[in-house]
Amino acid sequence: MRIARVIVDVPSRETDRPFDYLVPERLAEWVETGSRVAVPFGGRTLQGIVLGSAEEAEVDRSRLKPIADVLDAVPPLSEELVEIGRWMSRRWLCPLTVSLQAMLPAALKGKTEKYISPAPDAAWTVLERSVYADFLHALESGGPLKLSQLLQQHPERADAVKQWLKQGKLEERQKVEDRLSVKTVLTVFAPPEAALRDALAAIPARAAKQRELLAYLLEHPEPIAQAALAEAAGTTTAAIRALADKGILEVKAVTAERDPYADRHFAPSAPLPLTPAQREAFAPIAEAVERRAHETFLLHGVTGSGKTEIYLQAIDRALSQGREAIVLVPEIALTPQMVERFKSRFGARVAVLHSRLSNGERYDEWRKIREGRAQVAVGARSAVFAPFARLGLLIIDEEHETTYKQEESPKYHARDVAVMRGRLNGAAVVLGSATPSLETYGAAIGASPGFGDRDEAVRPVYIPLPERVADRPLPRVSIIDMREELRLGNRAMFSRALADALRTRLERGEQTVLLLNRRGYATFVMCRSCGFTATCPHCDIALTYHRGSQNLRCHYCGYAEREPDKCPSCESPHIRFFGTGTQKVEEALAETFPGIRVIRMDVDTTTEKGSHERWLTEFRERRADVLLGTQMVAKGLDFPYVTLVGVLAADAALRLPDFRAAERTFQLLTQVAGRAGRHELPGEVIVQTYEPEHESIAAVEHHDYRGFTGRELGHRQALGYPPYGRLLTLTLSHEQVPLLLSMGQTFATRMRERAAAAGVRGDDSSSDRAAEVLGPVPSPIPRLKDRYRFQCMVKYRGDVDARAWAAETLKELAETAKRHGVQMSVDVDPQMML
Ligand SMILES: Nc1ncnc2c1ncn2[C@@H]1O[C@H](COP(=O)(O)OP(=O)(O)OP(=O)(O)O)[C@@H](O)[C@H]1O
Ligand SMILES: [Zn+2]
Repeated sequence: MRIARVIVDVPSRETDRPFDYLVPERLAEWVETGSRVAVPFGGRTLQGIVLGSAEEAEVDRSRLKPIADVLDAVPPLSEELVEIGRWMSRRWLCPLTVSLQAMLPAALKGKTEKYISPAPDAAWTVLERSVYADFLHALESGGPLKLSQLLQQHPERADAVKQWLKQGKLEERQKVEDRLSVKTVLTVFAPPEAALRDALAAIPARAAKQRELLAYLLEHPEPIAQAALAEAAGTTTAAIRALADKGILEVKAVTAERDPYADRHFAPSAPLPLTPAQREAFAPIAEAVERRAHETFLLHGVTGSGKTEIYLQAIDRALSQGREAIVLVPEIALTPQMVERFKSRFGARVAVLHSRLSNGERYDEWRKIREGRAQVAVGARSAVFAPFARLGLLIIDEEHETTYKQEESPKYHARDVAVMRGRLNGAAVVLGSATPSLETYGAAIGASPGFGDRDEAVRPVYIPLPERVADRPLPRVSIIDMREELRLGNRAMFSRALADALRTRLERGEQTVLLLNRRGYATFVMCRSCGFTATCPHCDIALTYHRGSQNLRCHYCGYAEREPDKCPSCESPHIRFFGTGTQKVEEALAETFPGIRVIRMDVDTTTEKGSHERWLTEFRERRADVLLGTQMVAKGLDFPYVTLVGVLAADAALRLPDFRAAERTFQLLTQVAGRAGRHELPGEVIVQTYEPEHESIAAVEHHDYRGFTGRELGHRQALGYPPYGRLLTLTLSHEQVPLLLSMGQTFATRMRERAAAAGVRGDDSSSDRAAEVLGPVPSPIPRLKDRYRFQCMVKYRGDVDARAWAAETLKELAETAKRHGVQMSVDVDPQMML
């Protein structure tokens, strides 16, 4: 019997190694690398992934247990993805099962279910029988009962069930079950044409509906959903039923593929003739795709320069070679236009993957890819794991976006994963942006070290695209100093310039996008008498005021309390809501411009599935004058009548304690400015700020990416921040502070010892062999859900392998952490410092 190496789904550092299992003969042909299996583990049955097989076991063969079951007909992970998983675990220091599970669609994250059934020879007392009666029948007639369901229906039976299990009167069996729900659709099957004609002749004229139906089926004989048929033939389901009862038609429940875009029509689009600039940018990418060579490109094209058309044509190249492509977009729900452009060009060959789909829909889209029925995957971050077998091209649009870094374990960056998949597949990788991240840009122009891992640093080929298509100018940008407005007596939310510009747009029937930069500018509550601010009692962060429900809510844990009418601290009635929420802006717009039609897009108006898309369609159809929103209106929109972009509170995020605050501000402003004047009508941008002289804001006026970036790279280099130095943070959390401090100190001490042992300097951050260990200090969010949080940060340079030290140190601390219930979470190359 063969032996399989299995990684069991227990996400802890202690069990983070493969375990050997016997492969029973009956399963032999199904167990491959990447198979999902159910295995016995520590008295339970758990899901695992097969990493490979071996002839000889690492322990005594007689002690091995057999694999209980194989869970899929086709292994959900290819050998390549298993390889990617191993690499991710080394790269971001996480257990292997965590990396592997991240690649599976949620529907395949099997859960262990317990079933109970009566032991065949159990002797029941009369009393037990009476207690047992209500599920005895179910057990004896219907086989095993799901324990979780039973306890949900009869919680009062929990103790009895436990006892009978102990006594052996009930038997327990475990099974790994997927969270799949299969959808079926009633489908009508017509008989062959001759039989259909005979039937039609036999139906009396007064049964007009039935006759129409058969006539329709003569024209359209393919199987069709009952509801769709009734609608298409202009009849009723009753008529269909009647014909089915006569045995003329067959109506069967058929497993349906859930297509989230089934009810959408995408007008086909043909490739546009590329402009000379586009052609020049396209050539090296197409050439790499044709050579089947792995190469990474940075396509740095200003907003509206036609990057998307280049992506489309590059994909076309890959497809014509029988290869496949992945396109990542920051957040698909926010960029329905992107999906539309890919669907229009490639139709049913496109699978779409994102978090707004139901588990079932996502699973079906994923299967289209795994089974070779789709060749293009468009999706958010995790679509980088699309299980293609012949990958030829990977594209990351808006490559600078923070959403490409996952904030939970595995804390991977999709950009690095894309490059690694490109390497393993001989595929081209295109990183596109109007505002590339400093990591990518610095590496591409040779100003900073390559991004990615230390020993596999990436230097993309730099492809600039500095002009918009068809000689359209970039919009004119004006920076408005709001302090000046105040001095001139304007206390309104809108500067005179913005108000005038808005009015002109209303007169001309043109449209405006208004961005309220709300990050770090939450609507918090403050007492103007004593300075009290309302914070969450569990998380130490400010509560946010929600006008709809009139309560204060914590965005981290969901805690809510009623809106106060006086200060809880000093009882003053002068407690008020600070900050400008989108709702307030909406009210101000209505006051200033009576009759104005505003669409507001923020977390409150977009919780419903498909809501983004509806709002954007409404706006595109010019049923509104203004699209007002938070960050979500800044990306990817391409509307011909938008000629004005206004930014309120441009500087709101500048003071956040994050060294990337300036970079993020510049990117956001440049992106939103790029929504204006993308078609025939020229665009204008008005940026309101209290800090007009700040580099990140001033540079937007002249679309000066290069100037801003040059200066910012200088600051980063001086301080040893990425892309020059690297960071690694460890966050520890527990209910008690002293324990956290002592564990944090141990971590810091061990790390310093390891640095010293490696001959690395800990003081001089300008040296190429330097590593600095900072902390432990309270985290930026010092308490979350009643747990205190402390962090250590390691800043290191060049060829210093601080990650390996961290891995060793974490292993040493694992036992203590487990004993005391301290959570340790490590982030390699963190993107968010908050
Ligand atoms: N070769 C071309 N000929 C004519 N029009 C084009 C061509 N390429 C692109 N366009 C049009 O120019 C506009 C901008 O192009 P596109 O949206 O691809 O730019 P982008 O660089 O992806 O923009 P952004 O980064 O700002 O989202 C679109 O309306 C697009 O249809
Ligand atoms: Zn909270």
